[in-house]
Amino acid sequence: MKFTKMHGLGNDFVVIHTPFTPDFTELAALAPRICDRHTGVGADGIAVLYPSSVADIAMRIINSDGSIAEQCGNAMRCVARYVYERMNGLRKQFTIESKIGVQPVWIEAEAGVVSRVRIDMGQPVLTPREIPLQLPGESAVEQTLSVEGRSFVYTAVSMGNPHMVIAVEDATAFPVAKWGPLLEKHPLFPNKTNVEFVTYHSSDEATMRVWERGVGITLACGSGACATVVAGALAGKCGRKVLVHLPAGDLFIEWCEEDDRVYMTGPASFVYDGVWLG
Ligand SMILES: N[C@@H](CCC[C@H](N)C(=O)O)C(=O)O
Repeated sequence: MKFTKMHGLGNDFVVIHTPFTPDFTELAALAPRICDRHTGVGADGIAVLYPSSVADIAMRIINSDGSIAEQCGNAMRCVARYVYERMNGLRKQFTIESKIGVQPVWIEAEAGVVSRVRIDMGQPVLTPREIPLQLPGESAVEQTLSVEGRSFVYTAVSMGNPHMVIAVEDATAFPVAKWGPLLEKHPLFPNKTNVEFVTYHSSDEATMRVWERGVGITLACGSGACATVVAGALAGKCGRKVLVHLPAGDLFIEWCEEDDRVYMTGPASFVYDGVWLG
């Protein structure tokens, strides 16, 4: 099976392009093996590309543990670059169907050389029952929760997939590996959750580290960066246009006031093409 290894700010994927709708159960079983960093290709997930009847192409993301996620911003940018360079004759604007709907994408490129990719990540969902989060009410902004004797103040946001955003004093020093897995599986989130630890520096700058549902620590999370800005803006910790610093680079996130949609702009990189023999 042919594949392409790609990454968005170090959040890496095995990109598989099939000419038919794939068997997701089969791919879910393959994910832990192909994503294994010792005995497989090594990646945070599989991004599978296949024909769509409502957009230029369809994409699904499968986490390294085999769970199927609703959304993945970094994979979306990678797939957009793949389509631009290898499939659509360098058309700079097109659409990708994901589990959350049809997402418009824009390629920023000069003479065919891509610098950044911009994705319409859709409208954030704040209602707990839709996130899903087991709390009553219309939103969950700056709620308190206790885990093993430590209390956290979080804001819950869905970008199609669930996020718990926690403001901390220094995200770069925060023990993500200790608290991430406990919060990911907290019973308040029946479908589990991605967890972002964020330091808001000013109205337009933040630093974020993430524990991803179904993966663990990753170097970046596009939907998590979007949730970070939505949560920060709701809590009055940042504005609506924010440069989010991640361990391997930056994402520019804009939560647009006019259409309530979140736009994410950042890089996407090819690593190599390969053939899976497993
Ligand atoms: N890395 C992603 C999100 C991937 C899915 C996530 N682990 C989940 O289960 O929701 C991104 O860039 O958005």
